[in-house]
Amino acid sequence: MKALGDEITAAYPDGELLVLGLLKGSFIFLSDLVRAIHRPLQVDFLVASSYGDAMVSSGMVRLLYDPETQLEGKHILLVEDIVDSGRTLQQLVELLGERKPRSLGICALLHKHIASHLKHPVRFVGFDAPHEFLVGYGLDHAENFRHLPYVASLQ
Ligand SMILES: O=P(O)(O)OC[C@H]1O[C@H](OP(=O)(O)OP(=O)(O)O)[C@H](O)[C@@H]1O
Ligand code: HPA
Ligand SMILES: [Mg+2]
Repeated sequence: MKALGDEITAAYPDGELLVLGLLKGSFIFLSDLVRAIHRPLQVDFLVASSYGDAMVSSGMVRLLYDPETQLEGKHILLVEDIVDSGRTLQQLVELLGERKPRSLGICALLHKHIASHLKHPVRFVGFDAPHEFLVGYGLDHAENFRHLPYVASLQ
């Protein structure tokens, strides 16, 4: 976490930084990550869901909470727990891009590298992940296992 925090700190030498956590999955990662970033920042959240109880994406990303914080002119760092099919990111990047941020960066704890066609690359990655369904440290299966203090595979 220190290395990722230092990388992010160095990447944003000036301007306002808004760290936007994508719930629910990012809640534990985000709380560790912001404590490893050593520059002023604000925190807000988006709530989106596409998996429900399944292990494959429904393809429909539902936005359940949209932040009221002004995004225009700020560096936005969107924080994801995991990038899998890339659909969630693709849809959110389009939506957030319309709000004229100064920059839009993506940070993910885990990246499965399935989505080779991602229009917006993930700039900050914690770990490359296997092509298995992972749970723990915020990640769920049917809302269970989020509390585990480690990441585990259900395969
Ligand atoms: O790259 P993708 O295939 O789009 O998958 C990644 C997204 O799917 C999961 O969210 P989910 O819909 O399970 O909601 P949750 O965060 O509330 O668990 C995960 O937290 C990511 O946000
Ligand atoms: O591997 C996963 N685990 C939990 N949630 C997910 N959402 C996309 N991929 C995953
Ligand atoms: Mg989920």
